[in-house]
Amino acid sequence: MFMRFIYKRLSAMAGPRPVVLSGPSGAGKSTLLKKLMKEYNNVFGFSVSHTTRNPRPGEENGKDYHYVTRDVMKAGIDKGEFIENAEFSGNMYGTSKAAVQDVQAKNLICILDIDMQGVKNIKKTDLNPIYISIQPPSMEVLEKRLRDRKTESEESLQKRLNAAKNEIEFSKKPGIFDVVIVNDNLEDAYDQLKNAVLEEINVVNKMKVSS
Ligand SMILES: Nc1nc2c(ncn2[C@@H]2O[C@H](COP(=O)(O)OP(=O)(O)O)[C@@H](O)[C@H]2O)c(=O)[nH]1
Ligand SMILES: Nc1ncnc2c1ncn2[C@@H]1O[C@H](COP(=O)(O)OP(=O)(O)O)[C@@H](O)[C@H]1O
Repeated sequence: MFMRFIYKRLSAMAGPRPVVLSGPSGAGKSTLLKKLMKEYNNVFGFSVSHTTRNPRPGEENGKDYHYVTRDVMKAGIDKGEFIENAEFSGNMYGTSKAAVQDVQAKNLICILDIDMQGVKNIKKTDLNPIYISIQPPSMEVLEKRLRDRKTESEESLQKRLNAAKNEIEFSKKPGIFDVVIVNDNLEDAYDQLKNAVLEEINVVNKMKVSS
């Protein structure tokens, strides 16, 4: 317990702890993290992942993702440029070392939006993030939100719903997530998210005052 306290304080001196958001596709991770980044300007920084999936209308290369081919992604992985990578719904996704370093160099709270394979692999690193699971109120609500989002083909939607069952089960395992948030009412879920990261927001604000 004492060692954990010391470790946490040492990490805080080095900078704020990153935050991992995970949970089924359509649970509301992007919605919540965008809201957080908007309210706390210059406190959070998004870890921009690489993916082989196509950009959706409105998404920007370098901001939402780095959109790359499978060959480029594989070459980067072979060169050891990635902290973790996974195959999700027929596409590759991965967090590059640079994506996290870019945010941490600015002493901002690095937010990672990753699937459960990513969570398992990040647990093997020394990143020491706060693990937050975002869950839908039910499979029915999740399906409706994904359909209403109108970003997926029927095939992609079914793959995501299938993966969601595993993501939901994974969130129930003890000792994986620090906080599990059910995103039913958006404002309630957002309040819970803010509460979960409050300590790190204070770390960033204190660093700003003392620098
Ligand atoms: N392991 C891993 N998963 C990622 C990464 N980037 C995104 N994901 C996950 O990939 C899944 C699909 O993401 P995306 O295609 O943007 O769809 P959406 O979650 O429905 O908006 C989600 O569960 C994301 O959390 C990454 O770098 N690594
Ligand atoms: N609490 C909520 N109530 C109703 N709709 C929501 C809520 N949270 C998110 N949504 C909507 O559900 C869809 C999926 O949310 P999104 O943030 O894209 O999920 P994720 O990033 O986890 O895939 C979006 O169209 C979003 O506007």
